[in-house]
Amino acid sequence: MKPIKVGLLGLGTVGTGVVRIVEGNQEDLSSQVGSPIVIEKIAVKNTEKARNINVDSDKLTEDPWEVIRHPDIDVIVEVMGGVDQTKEYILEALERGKHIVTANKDLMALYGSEILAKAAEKRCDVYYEASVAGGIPIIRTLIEGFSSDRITKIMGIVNGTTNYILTKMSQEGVSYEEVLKEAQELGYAEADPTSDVEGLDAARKMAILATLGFHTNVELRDVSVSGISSVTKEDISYARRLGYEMKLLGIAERQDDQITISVQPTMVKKKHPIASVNGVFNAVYVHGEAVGETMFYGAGAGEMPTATSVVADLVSVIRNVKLGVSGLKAIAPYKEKRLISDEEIKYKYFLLLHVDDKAGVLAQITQIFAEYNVSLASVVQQPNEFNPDAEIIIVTHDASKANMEKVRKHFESLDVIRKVKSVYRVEG
Ligand SMILES: NC(=O)C1=CN([C@@H]2O[C@H](COP(=O)(O)OP(=O)(O)OC[C@H]3O[C@@H](n4cnc5c(N)ncnc54)[C@H](OP(=O)(O)O)[C@@H]3O)[C@@H](O)[C@H]2O)C=CC1
Ligand SMILES: N[C@@H](CC=O)C(=O)O
Ligand code: NA
Repeated sequence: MKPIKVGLLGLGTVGTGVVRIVEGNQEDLSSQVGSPIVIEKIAVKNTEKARNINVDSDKLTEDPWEVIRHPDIDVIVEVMGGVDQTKEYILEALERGKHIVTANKDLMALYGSEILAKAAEKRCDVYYEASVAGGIPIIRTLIEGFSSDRITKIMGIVNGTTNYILTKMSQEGVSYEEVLKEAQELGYAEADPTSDVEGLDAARKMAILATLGFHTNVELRDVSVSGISSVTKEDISYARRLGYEMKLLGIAERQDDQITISVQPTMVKKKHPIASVNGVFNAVYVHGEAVGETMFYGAGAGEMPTATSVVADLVSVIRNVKLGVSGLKAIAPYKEKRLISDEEIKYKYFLLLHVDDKAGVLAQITQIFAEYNVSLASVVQQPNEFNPDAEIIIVTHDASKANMEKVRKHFESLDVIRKVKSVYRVEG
């Protein structure tokens, strides 16, 4: 049987896992696809670097073009990262009729439509399961499993690094900086972890999921984003006392034919299944009109879980080649995009205010909520342990995002409010 030759771009955390699985599971894999799978050439930044896997040094190159232009390579597996230059490699590989497997959400969120269009033109496959929620087969699930339904909500913990950080801060009271360092050492964080902690990585993943779930072209700029860098141990402790867990949630919702997509630290009711997703684990909750509630859980990052998805994509690509159906699976978004305005988006909110401890303050606060038509579910005032202010903890009923922004601005201009300490979305 003629082997299928694969070119690998990158031999870092994920690339190493890919080599381990392709070599370690070769017998099973070749039985499933009907040919041996050979990793023919591997591009790395530095061929001299010490690696924790043995690869034939002849296979390594510092020139990705050598892999892309290699005449015998049928499939390119891109686990190198990067956006603009990487896009050039991918487009050229497609131009040459090579199929693509990538774990690169940055690339797919920014240039997915261009890459998929090129793939369709060239009758090539582009698979990108590992780009969202590492080891969870959520992209397949949205494309195939939900093709018959109309999805109303996709809610995800889709960044392992931040979930790891929030879990450790919550369960062990460890500081933010300490846990971030640990997540980097474990290979979960991006090369620049700012994109993890500021929510950009999750936003890119949510743009990919929402595009697939709502059949419309969701771009990164459509996702409203805030990260976890300002979440304190104090916020987490308040959340827990009130029966919530703090999670960085990506939420894509559809109301009739309008959608909204956001990523933000969110207080999730402890009884919601997504509240108990801890550590580097990810979960994606999907609600469909017909199916109701579903949830998919697993490791969202790390060498072997991510490589599992990459190699499963490789198997799909090779099967398609054998069946002669390459390039036929991509379904271009077919719905017009209509985003819900901030006036129409309604959530529950948690607010923590530090205020002067004197008569009439609470009355002023509730008056402002009333002015902007925000109804309150609970208000608790308590002395502040550390200074003479009082703390007021408020949970609202559903309130429009635009009105809550006006409330926050008004509070910030009020003398009796020393500080608007925190404002979080509440889910469940
Ligand atoms: N880590 C994870 O858990 C997950 C990662 N991903 C995505 O997978 C991709 C890879 O991530 P990860 O494995 O963590 O990244 P790493 O930084 O661990 O590895 C990157 C690899 O690419 C090589 N490389 C980087 N730039 C170049 C270049 N210009 N030319 C040639 N080789 C280059 C590096 O070479 P060298 O070894 O010589 O430095 C390294 O082998 C990224 O897109 C990431 O977002 C997706 C899901 C999970
Ligand atoms: N940095 C990412 C890696 C997977 O996409 C994460 O932490 O989830
Ligand atoms: Na996945």
